[in-house]
Amino acid sequence: MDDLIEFLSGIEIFSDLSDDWLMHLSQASELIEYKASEQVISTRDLYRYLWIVYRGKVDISGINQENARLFLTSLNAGDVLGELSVTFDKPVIDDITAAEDTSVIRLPKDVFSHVVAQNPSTLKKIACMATERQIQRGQNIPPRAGYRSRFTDNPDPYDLNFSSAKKQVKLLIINCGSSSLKYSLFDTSSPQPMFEGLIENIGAENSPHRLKTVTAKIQRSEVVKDIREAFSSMVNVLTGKAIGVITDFSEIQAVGHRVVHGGDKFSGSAVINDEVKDAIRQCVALAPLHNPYNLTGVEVMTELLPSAVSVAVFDTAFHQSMPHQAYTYALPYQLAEERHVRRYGFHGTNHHFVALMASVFVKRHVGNLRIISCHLGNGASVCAIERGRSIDTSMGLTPLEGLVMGTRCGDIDPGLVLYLLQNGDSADSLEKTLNKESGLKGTSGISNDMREILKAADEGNDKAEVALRMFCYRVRKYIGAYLAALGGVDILIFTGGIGENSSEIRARICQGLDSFGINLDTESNRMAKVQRGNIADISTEASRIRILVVAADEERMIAREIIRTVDTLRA
Ligand SMILES: Nc1ncnc2c1ncn2[C@@H]1O[C@H](COP(=O)(O)OP(=O)(O)O)[C@@H](O)[C@H]1O
Ligand SMILES: CC(=O)OP(=O)(O)O
Ligand SMILES: [Mg+2]
Repeated sequence: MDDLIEFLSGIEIFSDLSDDWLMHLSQASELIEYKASEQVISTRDLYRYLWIVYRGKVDISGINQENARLFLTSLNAGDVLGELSVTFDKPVIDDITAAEDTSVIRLPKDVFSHVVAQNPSTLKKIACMATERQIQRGQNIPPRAGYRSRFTDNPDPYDLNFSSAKKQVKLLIINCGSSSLKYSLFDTSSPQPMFEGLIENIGAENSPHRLKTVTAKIQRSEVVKDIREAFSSMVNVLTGKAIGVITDFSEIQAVGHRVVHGGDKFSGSAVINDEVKDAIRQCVALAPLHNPYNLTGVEVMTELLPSAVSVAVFDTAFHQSMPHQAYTYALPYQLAEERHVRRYGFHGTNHHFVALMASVFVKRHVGNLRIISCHLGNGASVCAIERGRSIDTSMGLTPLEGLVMGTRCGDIDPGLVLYLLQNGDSADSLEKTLNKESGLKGTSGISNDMREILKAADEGNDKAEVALRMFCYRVRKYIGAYLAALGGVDILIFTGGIGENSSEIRARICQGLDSFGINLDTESNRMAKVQRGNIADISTEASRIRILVVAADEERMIAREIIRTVDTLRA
């Protein structure tokens, strides 16, 4: 506290304040940590806080008339941000991003306004500072090329190949589901995993265990009684003589967990401790199909590798940048606030990953791009990404909203839920109907597997054809909505099992979108085959919007997140 008071007293605009006022400011201050390249304030942020750089450095950038991002200046410890917006109730006009690992003090508007109202000299100092900044801003044009060259000169600008890892380390990535365990082992000397495994149908009579090393692909038939046995089986194969790649399990220094729901507590990844575990537990009701099992994975791994550091990477974190109008449901304000009812969004780790991959592919900084990402797997969602940040997404409070999915219904009239509840259905049975018996499976009466639906439709099955049309029409509607939300788009991405593998679905979705600048190249679409790490461009040369197929790779993104989150692993 004393340190903070001393720090604040050294800030020019506060230099006339008495010790009591400084104490008042320090008590209301919140210290927030940002990793390099994380956004501190976006142009969309409203005038709610004053920010002061405490440690590190931030870059300020703006958008010029040609819609390109321009680096304007950097601010260092002691510099103040957002002073005009908080004083005059105007939105922030520049984007502010951490240039390195940075701590920023955040001061609520009401506290700041009170101090200014009682201390007129502070207002005068703000006006002087703002004038100086405007002069400097004028002198800075044409802008320095820093923003651009830092991107183009770097072969791994987003760390997707683990370039920032300090030393060679082994990282285990865990995605623990209700009846499946998916795991990957990485060594940071290579972006490709050393080992990948998937155990399915845990608890059934037979649980297939698929294994993949750099040179071999094997499927074993196992009897796996419960999730603990699944973890034992994983340890055995990883360290076993047959195809094992490590001699001792303790060679693994860090573990990354996919956690589906992080509520509104996490806008980035987090080193797991008791507090983080509690937060994951609190979100169980919001993601009953995912969070309880993610938590079991965390607990079993802590027992198996007590000395390894573990990191939670949340599906929801990437979407925390959505503005109010996108994440708020039009419900009574108090209810929404007290019950944390809002749009959270999911699949964020992969939406973020494919946006970064696409940016490297087109050789343009993600900060200059507007992207629509369609993640079409068993669960499916669309995301509008403006200059690297999610501004809207189709999944909501839970992963049930939005697209038609394998077994989930997606968007429906909330009145329909009330109607069924008031006419005989229980909440439990309805949960099962909407989550497990709807979507492609429910409407076709055939399967949740898109391959089977396509085959049946091809053979003339009407219900399968209707299911297909509904699926594609819903995706197309969201693309249209996000074209409007973004005010124009540079890249449309298809990812996930369906998005990557089905040229027919991609063609059906893009049908009729030519006038919006989405021109699919029939031949490239048909021939597109992507594997992790590569990308197919399936648009015609004339297409205003590049249409890309990008293989999903949540595991690699989680490994990257571990390195960025754990200080001791980063150079
Ligand atoms: N060649 C293909 N054509 C159409 N759909 C496919 C193809 N290969 C996989 N899929 C579909 O991908 C979906 C699974 O996607 P995936 O992203 O692996 O799922 P999950 O959400 O479980 O990770 C299934 O519906 C499957 O039918
Ligand atoms: C959140 C979600 O729907 O995840 P998945 O696609 O893995 O089911
Ligand atoms: Mg998936």
